[in-house]
Amino acid sequence: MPEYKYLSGFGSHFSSEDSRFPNSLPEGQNSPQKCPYGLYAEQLSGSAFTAPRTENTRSWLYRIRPSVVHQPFQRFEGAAPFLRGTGWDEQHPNPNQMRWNPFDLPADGTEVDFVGGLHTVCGAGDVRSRHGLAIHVYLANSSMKNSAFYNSDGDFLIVPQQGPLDITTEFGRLYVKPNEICVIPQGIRFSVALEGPSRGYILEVYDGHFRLPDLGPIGANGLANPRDFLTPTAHCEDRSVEGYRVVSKFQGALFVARQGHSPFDVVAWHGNYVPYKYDLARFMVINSVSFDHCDPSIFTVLTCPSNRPGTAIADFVIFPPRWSVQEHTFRPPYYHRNCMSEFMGLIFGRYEAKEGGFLPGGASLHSMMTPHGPDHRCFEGASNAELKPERIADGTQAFMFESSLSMAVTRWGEETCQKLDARYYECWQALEKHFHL
Ligand SMILES: O=C(O)Cc1cc(O)ccc1O
Ligand SMILES: [Fe+2]
Repeated sequence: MPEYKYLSGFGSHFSSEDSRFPNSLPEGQNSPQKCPYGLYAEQLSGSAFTAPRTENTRSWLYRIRPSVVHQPFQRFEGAAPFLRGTGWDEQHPNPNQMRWNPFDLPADGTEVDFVGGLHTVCGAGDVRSRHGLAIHVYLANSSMKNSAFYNSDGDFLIVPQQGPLDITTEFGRLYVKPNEICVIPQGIRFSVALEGPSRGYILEVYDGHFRLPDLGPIGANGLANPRDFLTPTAHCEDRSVEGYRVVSKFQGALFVARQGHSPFDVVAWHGNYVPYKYDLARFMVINSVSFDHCDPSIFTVLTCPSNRPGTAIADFVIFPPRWSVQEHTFRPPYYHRNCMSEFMGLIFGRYEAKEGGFLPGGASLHSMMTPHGPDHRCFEGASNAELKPERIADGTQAFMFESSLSMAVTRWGEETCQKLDARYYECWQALEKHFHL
């Protein structure tokens, strides 16, 4: 495992210099007439220049060449045939409970990298008006070679499920293992190296950036603590490469621009617009210690808010290992119908509300107002269990992308992947009438 150095904190104003180039970060100003070491200064904006201070994000990169030194962008058709970003009308709307068996990794003998392996499962909204989200899975088996990717349309929250991701970014390097997540904000270039067949989930948001949820009466500490978020440190590669490919997802389509050098030529940087990773094992769980089942918002790691108070474009929620102690309570999730859409995935283990059928590397989607809840076996078991303090979900990490938008499923998600479990509805059919006088 590579020993990369990180900076700790969330939303902080960081500074970093590649240690091989001391004093490469200009002191006291952003745009000196000549930068140290003959570097170019480049600003990367993550918000409108005039956004309020609490939301204003930007970073300054000091690099060997400015990013503009590239050949024109050309369409990169066929590079990721199952990636979608706009126009969600491929399929007829379908309100059914959906569950997918684990998505297939690329077949032996085919080489698929992180970008080629992007498959869109569902989404809503529009990349041009910068409102909406998309949920992808990546199914890949080879490293990106002399190519970098950036997303012009929004931020990626990446949840590896199988295989670590060794990610080189303009800000430095991140090694992200299953049970860790990372966020690569809009526009930041990155390249993903793999150690073998790799699978994971991606939540893409078009509206704005992820932030930590407010804590309200919890107080100043708890849930995902800011210091556990890790941002890379500057690491520069001065590499000439004939035909290096910079791939952009722009308005939902892929483009490629060739250039003669690696884009990871940043010697120093400072700012608060950065990629970061987070270890889900660090999540401090808050829950009921008396009775009843709390809403899953208590497990929110990160949220991308909408303009409506308390209503997210998307929340990233986890169901981490914890103690369950509630008295005279049906402890698993309640039956419910939600005005939000719930996409779930499983990193490892098994989810408490579903005894079978929901497997690591698979997924489920319970759309707006579609009823769902514990399956028959879970209901009968939990209704009759002795309510002693119990560890739940040890060795498990399920998660949910919950959105206030109503998502459409892509053709790949509903048909081509052939993973949709047509018998999912059966898990509730045996729920009996227990009504008695
Ligand atoms: O549907 C699900 O399994 C997710 C979920 C979990 C929970 O504890 C409460 C509500 C909810 O939607
Ligand atoms: Fe739910």
